Amino acid sequence: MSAYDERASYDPRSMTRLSLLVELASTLAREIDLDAWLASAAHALASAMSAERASIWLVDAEEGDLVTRVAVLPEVPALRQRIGAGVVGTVARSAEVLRIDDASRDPRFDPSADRVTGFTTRSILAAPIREDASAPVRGVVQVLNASAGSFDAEDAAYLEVLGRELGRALAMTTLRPDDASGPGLVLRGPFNRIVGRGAAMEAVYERVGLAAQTDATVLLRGETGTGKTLLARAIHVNSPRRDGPFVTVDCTTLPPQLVESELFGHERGAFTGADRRVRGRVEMASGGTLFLDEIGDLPPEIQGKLLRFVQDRVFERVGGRETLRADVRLLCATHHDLERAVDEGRFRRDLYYRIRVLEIEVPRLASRGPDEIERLARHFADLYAKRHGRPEPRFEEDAIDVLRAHAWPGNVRELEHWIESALVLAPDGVIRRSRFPAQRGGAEPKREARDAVVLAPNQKLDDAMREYVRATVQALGGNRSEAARRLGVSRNTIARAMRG
Ligand SMILES: Nc1ncnc2c1ncn2[C@@H]1O[C@H](COP(=O)(O)OP(=O)(O)OP(=O)(O)O)[C@@H](O)[C@H]1O
Repeated sequence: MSAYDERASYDPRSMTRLSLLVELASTLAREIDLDAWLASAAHALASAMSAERASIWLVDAEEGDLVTRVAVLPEVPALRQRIGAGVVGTVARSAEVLRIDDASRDPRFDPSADRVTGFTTRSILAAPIREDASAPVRGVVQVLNASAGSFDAEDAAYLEVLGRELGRALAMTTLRPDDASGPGLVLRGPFNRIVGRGAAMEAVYERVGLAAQTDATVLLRGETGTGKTLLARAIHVNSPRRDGPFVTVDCTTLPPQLVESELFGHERGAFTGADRRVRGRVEMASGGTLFLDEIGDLPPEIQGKLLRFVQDRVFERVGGRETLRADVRLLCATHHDLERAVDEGRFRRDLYYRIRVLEIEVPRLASRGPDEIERLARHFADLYAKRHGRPEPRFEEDAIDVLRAHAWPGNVRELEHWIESALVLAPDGVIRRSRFPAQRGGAEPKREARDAVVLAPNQKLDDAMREYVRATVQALGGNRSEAARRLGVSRNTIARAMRG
């Protein structure tokens, strides 16, 4: 990436755009919640494109239409559009970028979505989502209302590249039959890449399968990085609520004063800065599942309000008088010793009993045995070799020995990071023990480590940057100096990208 960003600070717009490509590439491999990933991609995209809205539509092959996976507006359920009709339908069929400056005058624009959302579409830019020109169109990415009035050719070139990156990312999230395992549990959906068939996990799968059949509140327990979030998602996608939303709240990352409003929403004027009514996660999860991660960290003042919700499914928005109801299934996770927290008065006993209707204890990685560790290592090796454009991965023999013997205090997440870094450092795809981090063993790693991005040369990303530079030059009629100025990079950088 370095070749492209040497003078990038000159132009904040291209910086944002480049960093969005980086972000897409580095976050997807770890994200199993496709909707959450697409939502953050759309959000970042709207801001990078200086647009009012961004939406991502995916082809629903069964229905023969396109469906929004990212709610355009939180209040509105998924929108659908027939392939061939409307702007996104046209793009899905033609597989070509479409730019419209004034929607009201364009016959391809279908105003029915605006009627549902209450939004007024003016300018539109839409690009197909597919990894390359020979691949099938997987969806359409669309941005609406350029702050400059209309989108330009450079915007179009960028969105086209981004559509390809999204296509690559989606192509990688396809389930391989080998990954879904566990007796009695058929994992639905392509986004639950759960690996493991050892005896230790069998009990877990059995409970996950049973939990999925009911609406019972579940408490997933286990050390950090053992896969609690992944399993919560599996319960949701295997449950009758699978077509409803799966909404996560991480109780550790929120400052206590915001937790209540995050969970239950707030009314306009509820506190300084609350200039409009905001729905909480509970409302967003209506009809689906709410996953409360690290419930042990929930501030005491909110525990009572949560208890009321758990018991009666009723709540009030912050600053609101109206009592509201939400049809939500609750899943909770914790790595804390909740019994101790109850004894020490940090966690309400009544809430504790309410949330542990069904408990699932997720075992530490080391206790699942060396074969399971190796299986996971090989799974991550395949995954990240594809992601980073490495050849078919191979393990040096003693690298496998080290992995099988390590204590894995950070569990599956730690193993995943080891394999990813080793592969990034191995253009030949050979995973060597010398590339593993110095092994300290012992203490549980800090939770923050989960978001660490491995910064290293990333071939795919370089390709994407190169395509972006080329597309920009092309959009500017071959004018390299102008492209260099717009992208905030040197002419040499442009020349290198055109050669590379
Ligand atoms: N059995 C598995 N198969 C494939 N990937 C797994 C498995 N278990 C965990 N992972 C991966 O390991 C990482 C950590 O898993 P996850 O986030 O679900 O752990 P967690 O227990 O929720 O951690 P924390 O308590 O820190 O939130 C994720 O990238 C997840 O996809």
